[in-house]
Amino acid sequence: MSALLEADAVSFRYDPGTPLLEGWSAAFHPGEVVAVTGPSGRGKSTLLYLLGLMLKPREGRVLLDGREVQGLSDRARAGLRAEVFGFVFQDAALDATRTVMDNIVETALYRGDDRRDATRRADELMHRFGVGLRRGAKPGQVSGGQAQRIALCRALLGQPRVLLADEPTGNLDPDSADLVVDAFHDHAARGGTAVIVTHDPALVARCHRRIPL
Ligand SMILES: Nc1ncnc2c1ncn2[C@@H]1O[C@H](COP(=O)(O)OP(=O)(O)OP(=O)(O)O)[C@@H](O)[C@H]1O
Repeated sequence: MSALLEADAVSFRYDPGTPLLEGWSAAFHPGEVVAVTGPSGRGKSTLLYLLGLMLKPREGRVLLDGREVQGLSDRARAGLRAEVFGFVFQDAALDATRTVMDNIVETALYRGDDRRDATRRADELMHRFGVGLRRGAKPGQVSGGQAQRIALCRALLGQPRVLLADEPTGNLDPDSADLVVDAFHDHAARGGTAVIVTHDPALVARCHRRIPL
């Protein structure tokens, strides 16, 4: 099966900074839940930014459906990010000035979805992940574990083909973490790919394979 997302001989370092990736290659296929592990500071989050088209490799290529993406304009890359990727960042990256609901539906609305429909689907996702919040709640009023699940709802709402998640179970109790991992597997079963950075052995054990950095 051809890869959905691929890194081909990718090298990267921040400027200034020591090299984080040197000639690094990996392929991610539809139907896979892949764990990326490694010591703190090795560059795991950076790898997600490269795979998610937020950073460009200094050398090498990132390919989506076999097509190189680094030559695309910033606007085209932003369009692809919204269309193809769902991100669950380590710090949830919620906009504190807007309601939780507005945070969740933002990308879907950017893509042109109907607000009422997006809100209904967001409610379903929040219910599924046990995030019961009053209407109008702001990110500053939720716990770290709730913020992580809110970020996951936002990522899933867009039905992305690729889910990129950075320590998505870091603040969660085991039952909530299990629900989140189930969601990654549902996503993969529908033909998506999930790439998950994690230090959590229970999560690694439930992935199809592990890539150590
Ligand atoms: N924007 C940046 N500019 C310069 N250096 C950066 C930047 N972001 C991260 N770094 C550095 O790059 C290295 C890798 O960071 P990264 O967050 O990718 O590692 P990580 O493996 O995800 O770590 P952790 O497991 O602690 O989250 C670190 O030394 C970090 O300080």
